[in-house]
Amino acid sequence: MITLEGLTKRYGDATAVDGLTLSVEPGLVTGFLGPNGAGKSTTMRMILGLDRPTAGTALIRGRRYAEFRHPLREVGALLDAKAVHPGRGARAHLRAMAYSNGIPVSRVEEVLAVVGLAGVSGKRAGTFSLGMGQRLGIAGALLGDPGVLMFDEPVNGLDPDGVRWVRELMRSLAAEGRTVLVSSHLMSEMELTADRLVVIGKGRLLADAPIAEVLAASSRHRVRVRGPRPEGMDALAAGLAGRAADVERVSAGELLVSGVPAETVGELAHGLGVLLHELSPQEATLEQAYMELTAGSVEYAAAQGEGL
Ligand SMILES: Nc1ncnc2c1ncn2[C@@H]1O[C@H](COP(=O)(O)OP(=O)(O)OP(=O)(O)O)[C@@H](O)[C@H]1O
Repeated sequence: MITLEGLTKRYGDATAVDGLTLSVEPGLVTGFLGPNGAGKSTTMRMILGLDRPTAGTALIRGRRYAEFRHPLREVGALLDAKAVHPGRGARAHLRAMAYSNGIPVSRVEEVLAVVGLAGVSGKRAGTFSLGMGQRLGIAGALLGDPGVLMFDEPVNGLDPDGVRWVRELMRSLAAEGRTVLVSSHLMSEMELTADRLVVIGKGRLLADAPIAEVLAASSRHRVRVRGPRPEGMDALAAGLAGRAADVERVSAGELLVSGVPAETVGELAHGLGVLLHELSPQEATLEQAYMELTAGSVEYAAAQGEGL
């Protein structure tokens, strides 16, 4: 469990993280989303004691990172996959990490096998491809068998096989009861990987909810309703307006309804005696829901319609 309480980081006049209060629960994959510069990395760095909060606290299982004698056995993290000495081999790098944290050296071979680097463990990390570097970073996170794991853009540079492998790894770590926090800009991948989402923009919390709730809250989450009798659709549209639903009349026989679930539409139609031929929820994609949530918080947007 990770607990943030009023977590704030200022750099001079700029506020990178602005009063974040939330908890990241065990047994789930929590996706950590936000536009470039939203404060995701800064938040993760503060949880890991790499940056000092200007105000507030970031606790892991109720304690600050600096309080752990063997932190790698409590929390594993992939932050910057390039933070490995380029002249060192993968095995030597992991052995040094294990040694400094009281982790049995046999664990190094285990994690090398888990991430698929056993065959190249003697090669210098400086010769690794982007994907191999990511795998080595993930091996380092897993080394201490920690209950809390954080991954900053773990699929960056991975091929489709690697992306799927990371997804399955995250899911299985959460299924083992661990706390998994993962940042990504790949919405379609997050939709497949995460159970819950924390969305931030300009350092502030925009959403902290199960993924299904984030999708349902989108205005793109709608119900398509078709019926053979226009007067029936008129009555239904009037009834829905009274329920604070947003109704778009697509044609005489078709409505698109947002703001209420399909069940409400069906029950109302039944109550009014309106015959329906179709009642189908149209799910928003995570990308659509995310774009709406963050619309006011995008700091580095390209100018629209301007040539180079
Ligand atoms: N050491 C620093 N000194 C000054 N400003 C910083 C420093 N580190 C981060 N910032 C600023 O803090 C803000 C948050 O940056 P951060 O890297 O945490 O965002 P992010 O959400 O991880 O972005 P990205 O998705 O691009 O990785 C940015 O405006 C950034 O410029």
